Amino acid sequence: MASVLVINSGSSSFKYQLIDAETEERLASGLVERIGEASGHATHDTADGHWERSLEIPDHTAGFAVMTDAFAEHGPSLTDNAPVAVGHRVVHGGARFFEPTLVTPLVLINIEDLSDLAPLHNPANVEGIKAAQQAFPDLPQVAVFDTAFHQTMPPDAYTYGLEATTAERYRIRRYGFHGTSHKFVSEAAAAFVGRPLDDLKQIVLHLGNGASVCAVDGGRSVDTSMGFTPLEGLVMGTRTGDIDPAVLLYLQRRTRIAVDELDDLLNKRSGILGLSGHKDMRDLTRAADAGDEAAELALGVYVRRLKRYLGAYIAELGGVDVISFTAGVGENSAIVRARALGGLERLGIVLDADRNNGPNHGPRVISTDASPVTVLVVPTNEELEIARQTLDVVG
Ligand SMILES: Nc1ncnc2c1ncn2[C@@H]1O[C@H](COP(=O)(O)OP(=O)(O)O)[C@@H](O)[C@H]1O
Ligand SMILES: CC(=O)OP(=O)(O)O
Ligand SMILES: [Mg+2]
Repeated sequence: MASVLVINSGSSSFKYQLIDAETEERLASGLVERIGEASGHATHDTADGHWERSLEIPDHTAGFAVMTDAFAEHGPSLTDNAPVAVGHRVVHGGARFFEPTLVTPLVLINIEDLSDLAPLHNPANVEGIKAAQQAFPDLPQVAVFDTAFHQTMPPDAYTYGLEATTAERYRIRRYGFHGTSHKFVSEAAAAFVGRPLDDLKQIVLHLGNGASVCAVDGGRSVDTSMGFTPLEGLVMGTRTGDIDPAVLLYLQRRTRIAVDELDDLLNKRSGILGLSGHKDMRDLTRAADAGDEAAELALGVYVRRLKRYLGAYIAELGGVDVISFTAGVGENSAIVRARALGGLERLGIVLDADRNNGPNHGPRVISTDASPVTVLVVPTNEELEIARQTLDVVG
């Protein structure tokens, strides 16, 4: 049987899935994390069981060895289910990559060049590709870009109100991210409600560690909340989202803060973490429930920003048929969903409290039967989408 190996690399971790090329069945999945720390950790899941291992994992190459060891020890066999290609999530494709792309030495250099624009993501994606090339030298490697789905945004959605000559010279524009997820979820939502994708006005809320909203008109992304980098838009686990850029000028003038320090402040020390000390939504809602004021404020800020984008995109689309929640927070946090959509009955959005609090089992409706707008929870599957696009490239 032929399969596709999908890799989603982060700076100190990577997730993988082995997917059957024909049935799309997930044959195995795993997580290799705390790469470069004193003690690393790996998990491996198959139909037969779940395995965990703690050991030092100095770099991504070593991480790949841990993964291939897990396949050798616990299966499924990479010989019987030989991968025909490795598909990689690459976050920033800039203005160079609009489609899934076979990795050549030049493509890899171009992805590396884009690291400035996605410092949390692209360097890790490059590490993952290099490690995969070493581990599987005979297999084609395919890059699938988070930015690709948003290439359909019209110029008035991707252009900033920045002096045009400067914007052009430095190619400063909005790109948008999480496109693989927004594409997968908007297609899955249309299939689930049984209506043609072409006819639907949709809003997808991808709420994970990074979070973004996408307005999808007839299956095409027409606007999204992340911009030049994955920092714009929603308040996230550790990122500010939208902020008056004059704050950066002010801090720079007042404190002479170094650029890297500023980058760290905005990307890694802000968001709900910076407001409350909790970057995980489970911890934040627990603390807010227990009466922690900073946690309650952080939750309020997080939810209000969501609501602001929902309103904006309903206006941009001229109405909405389907709203879908996805990713770690979107799929699991009933409280975030209830607060984000609370009070929107006049916009035709009526949540059903029991459904919203019900158990997860694939795509499901959480609005009332009478609600003019259908609200869904749709589990994302970026890996499956990456596998499909990888197969398209390798034939
Ligand atoms: N049961 C849950 N309730 C609320 N939030 C959850 C739950 N499970 C996971 N999360 C949130 O999901 C986040 C991770 O989402 P995920 O989509 O896996 O992110 P990423 O792919 O960006 O790492 C966690 O930080 C956590 O806040
Ligand atoms: C683009 C982005 O923010 O990705 P993630 O949510 O995986 O951090
Ligand atoms: Mg994610």
